Amino acid sequence: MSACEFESLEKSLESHVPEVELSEVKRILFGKETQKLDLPACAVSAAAERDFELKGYRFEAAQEQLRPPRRIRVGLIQNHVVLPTDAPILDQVNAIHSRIGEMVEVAAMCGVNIVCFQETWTMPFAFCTREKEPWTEFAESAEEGNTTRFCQELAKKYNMIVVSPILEREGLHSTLWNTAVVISNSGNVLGKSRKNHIPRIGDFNESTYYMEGDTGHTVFQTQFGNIAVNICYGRHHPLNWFMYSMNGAEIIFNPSATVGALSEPMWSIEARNAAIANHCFTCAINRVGTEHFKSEFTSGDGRKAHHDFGHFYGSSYVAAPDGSRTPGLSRTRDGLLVVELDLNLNRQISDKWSFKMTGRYSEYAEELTKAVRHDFKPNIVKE
Ligand SMILES: NC(=O)NCCC(=O)O
Repeated sequence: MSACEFESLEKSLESHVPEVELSEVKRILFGKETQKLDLPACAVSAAAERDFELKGYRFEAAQEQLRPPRRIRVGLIQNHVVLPTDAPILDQVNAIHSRIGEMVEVAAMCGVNIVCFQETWTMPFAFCTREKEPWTEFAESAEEGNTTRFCQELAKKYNMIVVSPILEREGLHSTLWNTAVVISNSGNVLGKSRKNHIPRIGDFNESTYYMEGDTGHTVFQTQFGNIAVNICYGRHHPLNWFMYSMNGAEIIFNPSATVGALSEPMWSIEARNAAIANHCFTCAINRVGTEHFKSEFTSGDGRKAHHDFGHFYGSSYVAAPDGSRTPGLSRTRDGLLVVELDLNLNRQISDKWSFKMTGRYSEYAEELTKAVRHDFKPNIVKE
């Protein structure tokens, strides 16, 4: 069976692990079981008609005496590109807009408050090609671009916060960035968060296109909690998650584009570990499918030139601060994952494990300050 035919780890476990052992296997692998969320029949039938997977789960928190629950719903969307990568640019963008529009409509039926799309969701992940044209033509203004206007309409219509990761073209000098635009449920652009770690691995030749982001570790205060966006490659950097959390993020979204051969064994660990380590929720979103490019490109590893990146394996999921996680979406299909979370769980787990209290931050800061200097002498004892 090829990587793009394997549907999901959870399905495989359910088919092959004996019934009496399954719940224990799942508890050890995935943490406390997340309850299924009842989704409205209209949403279930719309998703089936529109041919995408719809899953819903709920993370519980304890009832507190002094604070009411802070329950909100997030929606994670993963999707294939709709048209071939050599179709006219505007047709490609419009086709993806209309696909996402119909998925967001279902998210609204499910009561989603914050929706997040995959990394550079309006385009194929063409950075493997190293060609500037036509791919840079997908770049748009974060404030004024068509995609932002489209998302503003969605946000207003559905009273939903939209996290829209795009290829951004900025200002007088046409600087390109990989940027998540955060649109408030009022329809206003609340701000943007730029990808701050750029991969230089395999076919991920993104440094050819845009620079390391300059927006720091911004957190957006919204009606539905404090949110932050750690774009794709940032998830390999524990301090990146940490800094968003230090700035008060209660939910950190990780819109991504990554392929099976490269990162799949790390996928289920990294965002989940970040949720545990930082007492927050994390939402990992990956695109899905195999994208073919007209021109061949090489990977610089001796392999023959080829026309695709390999399989983007989807598997989007949400992780909670208690170490539990939802099952992932499919590895092969478009999907919407709706997850209800009670933000009170963050402080409850913080009170239990207290990592923010036990962390020796001033000590790390002092040692790090030394470690980044050219005259740094590592603290190693030798015989
Ligand atoms: N989009 C992106 O940064 N991908 C890099 C590969 C990975 O982080 O798995």
